[in-house]
Order: sequence, then C-alpha cells, then structure tokens
Amino acid sequence: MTGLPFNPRTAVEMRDLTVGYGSHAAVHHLSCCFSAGSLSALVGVNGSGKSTLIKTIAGLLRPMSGRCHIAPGTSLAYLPQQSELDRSFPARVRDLVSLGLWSQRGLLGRHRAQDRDRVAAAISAVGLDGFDTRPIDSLSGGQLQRALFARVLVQDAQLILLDEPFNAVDERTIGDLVALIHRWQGQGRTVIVVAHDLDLVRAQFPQTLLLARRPIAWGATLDVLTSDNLQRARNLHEAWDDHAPWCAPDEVA
Ligand SMILES: Nc1ncnc2c1ncn2[C@@H]1O[C@H](COP(=O)(O)OP(=O)(O)OP(=O)(O)O)[C@@H](O)[C@H]1O
Repeated sequence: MTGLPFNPRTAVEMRDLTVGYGSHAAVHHLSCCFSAGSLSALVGVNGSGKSTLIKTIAGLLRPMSGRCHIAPGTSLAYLPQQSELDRSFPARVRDLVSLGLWSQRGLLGRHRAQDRDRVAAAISAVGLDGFDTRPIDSLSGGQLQRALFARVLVQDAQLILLDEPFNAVDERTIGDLVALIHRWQGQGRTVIVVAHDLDLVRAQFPQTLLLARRPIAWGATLDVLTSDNLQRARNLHEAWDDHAPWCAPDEVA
C-alpha cells in the first residue's frame, strides 16, 4: 500500500502502521484515514494503544514500520492526558494558555496586545473568567482541563488531538468541552479524541476507530460500536502477549 498518492481531502492517513516502544509493538498493522474536517473518537480498553497512536499522529513516536502521513503544512495541537502534565510548574492560567501562541510567536517572543486579547478571549470562552492569574496547581481537574482547552483554542490548529479530555471532569464541564469540540469541527478542523465513555461517543462523535492493539473496526460510530466488535476487542486484548515477537502482516486476521 505504501507509495499510493495521498488524497488531499485526507488529514491523516495510516498505512500498515506498526508503532511501539523499544522492540515491543503497541499498535499493529493499522490502515485507516481521517478526512479533513472530520470528528472522530478513538476507543479501546486500557492499554489498547490509543495514546500510542495519538502520539504517533502528533509526531512524538516514530513508526516501526508502515506510515503515518499528515497532510503537508497541517498545523497541529496535541493535548496529552492530564496525568502526563507537571502541575507543579509555577505558571498561572494565562501563562499556560499563552503557550498556545508559541508556534506563532516563538517561546521567547513578545506578545502583542492582540495576543493578550486572544488569550483573555480564550480563557473567557472556556468559562474561566477571573482565573487569569490563578496558579495552575490550585485548579481543580475540570478547571485545568478548561484551561488546556483554552490553550488549544489559542493554537488555532487545523488538526486537534485530544487524549482523554473527559477524564475526571463533571457532566457540565464535559458538555462545555464537547461544545467546543463541535465548534472546532464546524470551523473545518479535524478533531480526534481518545474517549472511554461509549455513550458519549455514540451521542457526539460521528466516526470511531476501535483499537485492541490492532484495528477492530473503523467507520460510522454506530456501525463500529456493536456488541460483536466490542466483544472481539475485549477477547483480542485479553489474549494479547506483550512479549510476543513482532507479528508479520499476514498473521493478522
Ligand atoms: N513509554 C512506554 N514505554 C513502554 N511501553 C509503553 C509506554 N507507553 C505505553 N506503553 C505500552 O504500550 C501499550 C499501549 O499503551 P497505551 O498507553 O497506548 O494504551 P491506551 O489505550 O492509551 O491505554 P489507557 O486507556 O490506559 O490510557 C501498553 O502495553 C503500555 O504498557
């Protein structure tokens, strides 16, 4: 499959992608693509390879084999899981949100008045009015997630990757974050979100990729999240041997 031309309406395309850590593959033989302007969920049980795949799309992990192709010139915003963030870093909410400007201004670049306005508008848009100077280590989990979404807003990226943004946040915050995600998609951005709540995924995400170290199903959410596919994903995951050698493509059913 490698060598085929990249479709310009495609934002991200994986072709027989295998990726992992050291010599251990965490995601095997994945071929799928995300259209420009699509909204997709990435689901699977713990350890099924979701974060690994998101990090690969973000360019933080290199494929062991196959390809992960991003449309040339695509700007990208990646929000890791909260557990990967260092909350003890001495920063205020507006410092955290201003980091979203670095690709446009450089890390040490001076912020203009319009940048400060953009940061203030983003903080307001996520419902954190009055929190500008709050240290980030004093925020609740939901408030921190709102601040991180404000940073993504400021980044103004065409491709947005969110790893478990709804983890440990309340219903109201989830509703507000989902509204922002729909707004991004409405603006023509491509959004890929790792999520665990399958009811939320069914209600809010048109497309889904179900992973169990290898792709189980990909496409319209209601066609993917069938009880058969979910059972197949659980079975495959339970049978997975982390120490097995790298499997060749034709060993996958
Ligand atoms: N930095 C790492 N070094 C070695 N192995 C890793 C590393 N990160 C993840 N793994 C392994 O890769 C596999 C897939 O992990 P990954 O974090 O991608 O799964 P996940 O679906 O995102 O899980 P969760 O839902 O728990 O966040 C797991 O077996 C995990 O232990």
